[in-house]
Amino acid sequence: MLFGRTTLSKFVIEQTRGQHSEMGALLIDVAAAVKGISALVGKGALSGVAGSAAAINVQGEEQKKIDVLANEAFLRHCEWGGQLAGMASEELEEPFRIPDDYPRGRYLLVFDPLDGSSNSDVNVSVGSIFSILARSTAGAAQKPDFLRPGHEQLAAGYAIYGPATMLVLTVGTGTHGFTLDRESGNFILTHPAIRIPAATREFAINTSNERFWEPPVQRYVGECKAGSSGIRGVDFNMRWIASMVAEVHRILMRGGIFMYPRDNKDPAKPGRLRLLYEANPMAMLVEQAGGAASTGRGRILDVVPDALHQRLPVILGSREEVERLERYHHEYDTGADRPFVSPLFAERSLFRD
Ligand SMILES: O=P(O)(O)OC[C@H]1O[C@](O)(COP(=O)(O)O)[C@@H](O)[C@@H]1O
Repeated sequence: MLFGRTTLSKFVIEQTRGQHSEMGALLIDVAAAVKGISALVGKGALSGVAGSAAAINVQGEEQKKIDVLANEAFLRHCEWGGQLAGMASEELEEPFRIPDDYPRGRYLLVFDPLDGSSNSDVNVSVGSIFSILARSTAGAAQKPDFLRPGHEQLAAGYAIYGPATMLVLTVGTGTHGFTLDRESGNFILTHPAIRIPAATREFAINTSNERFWEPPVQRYVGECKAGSSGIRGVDFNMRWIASMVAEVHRILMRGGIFMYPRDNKDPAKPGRLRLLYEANPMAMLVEQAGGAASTGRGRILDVVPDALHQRLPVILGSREEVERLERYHHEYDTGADRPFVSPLFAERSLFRD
């Protein structure tokens, strides 16, 4: 029986009443965009939009038709309501200007319309990520207006299009999960006040990049892989879905640590993930759930952006493990760590002896 349960609309109206009631209206428009994308993604090959759009986006990546449509869904659902001064999308090189025939407001919407879209071809969970900032004036937003540190975000969230579609949201009062009831079309509050356990034995990283990682990350992952035979003394499990939304969702549900670290593959790109569209919203959601989010050398939410599409290393999840990685970076940077020997290799040499 779903009547009487808290819908997303009721939740945001209650949570944003007063100073930020217009943000509540904007969040309801974001939810409408997300429902449209969910319907499209859920059709799979039947949607007729599989494959490439024959275009390259601002990230130099091949754009899929579904990326283009998801981007359109956000723009069209959110441009008209009068709450926004502008939008910035991972798919667009420059900020989107609210058309002159619509009223403008004081909020900024930043989004990645379809993260991990290459997974949609193989029927693996994908998602949309968004965040909201405010500015003091309500004219058309310019690029510098978006370059605010993540701790100024007023709201952040993601939608995950998996077996169920969920919208996970924070407006600065904890992190809360809503499940789409496909029959009524409502998002229903099913996961109030999500908490990430401080300790975990599950890590997520793309280990095919291991040779490119910095030593503190090699040290940490080496120790996890050595498990009960190494200095951690416990066995760890590993996961890699290659879809950040799905990885963060798993961490919010049961703990864990997710890493996309700096590597030396391409010195021009300090990490793969984008500060504004991916790292900041996820960092706010994770912190609001009691977890931590770091570059390895500082809190993600304190990074002051210098470009719209800036990338950075991302380490987030269970607090104790994120703090351990920060300590390993500090020890490495200050020369205080012992010479690094992978515990895996140490183990093997024991066997040789
Ligand atoms: O190819 P890899 O190293 O597995 O990368 C996976 C990562 O790339 C992403 O898919 C982001 O890529 P896009 O922004 O290009 O969709 C993340 O969701 C995920 O964590």
